Parts: sequence; structure tokens; C-alpha cells
Amino acid sequence: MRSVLVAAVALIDADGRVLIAQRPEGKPMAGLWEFPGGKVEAGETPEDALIRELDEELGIHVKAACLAPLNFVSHRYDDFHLLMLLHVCRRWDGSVTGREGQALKWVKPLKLREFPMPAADLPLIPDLIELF
Ligand SMILES: Nc1nc2c([nH]c(=O)n2[C@@H]2O[C@H](COP(=O)(O)OP(=O)(O)OP(=O)(O)O)[C@@H](O)[C@H]2O)c(=O)[nH]1
Repeated sequence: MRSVLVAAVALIDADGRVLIAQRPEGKPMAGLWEFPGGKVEAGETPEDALIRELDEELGIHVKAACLAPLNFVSHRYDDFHLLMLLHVCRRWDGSVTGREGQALKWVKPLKLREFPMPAADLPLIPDLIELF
């Protein structure tokens, strides 16, 4: 089975809310809310990939030193295996903007369950709740 390595991040604002983004129409799992990030490409470290994706998707600049590992998930979807590394980040430069037309929401970790998320993400919610 194909394995995909994804780097993702929980951006946390001054009010302790986490940023989630809605997957646009036309993509697999459209409409679900996910953590910003994406596939790690050949030659990239997970941190490189995340820094690139955050610039492309949200227009913000993040330093590798501001990305702290939180947990990972190993999840078998029907058609691929996902290994997703979730980081936490509280510091960035620039203001968060949905540069790809995606809806964005800042949500308290205790409310994350109100938003439909990909199956792989659900085990990560308790880790975010425990941060506070
Ligand atoms: N960024 C992100 N991806 C996630 C999360 N949960 C989860 O299952 N994924 C899956 O991990 C993969 C991330 O890849 P991606 O965002 O770079 O790719 P994509 O499906 O948008 O397609 P693309 O190849 O057109 O970029 C997708 O299969 C996505 O569904 C999450 O919380 N954040």
C-alpha cells in the first residue's frame, strides 16, 4: 500500500485557539476540517515541507525552531497509508490568510469535535486539549 508522509501543524493563537482549514471542493475528503500542512516532497525535511506549505496556504512565515513536535498518527485509509507528523506552533510572522480560497476557523481544542475532521485526525484532539 502506498505510504504518504504529511507534516501538519496546530497553530495556536493568543487565546489558546487552534487553526483548522476546510478542504476545498474537488479534493479528496472535501469539506472536512484539517490542520494546515501537506505532503513532504522528495529532498525535504518535514519542517521544510511545513514551512513551505504555511507560506503557500496561509501566507505566514514560520521558523523551524518554532515548530515543536506534538505527536504522530499512522492511519490506514482505504487507498493509502498516512503517516502524519503533527507539530505545534505559537509564533509566526505575517497574518493568517486563506490563500487557496479555503475557509479557516480558530477553534478551542475542546470544540474541535464539533467540526468533521479526517479519521486520522481524531486521535490527535486529546493531545491538543492536554496542552492547556
Ligand atoms: N494537511 C493535512 N492533511 C491531512 C490531515 N488529515 C489527513 O488525513 N490528511 C491527509 O493527508 C494528505 C495531505 O496531503 P495534501 O494536502 O498535500 O494533498 P491533497 O490531498 O490536498 O492533494 P494534492 O496532491 O493536490 O496536494 C491528504 O491525503 C489529506 O487528506 C490534516 O489534518 N492536515
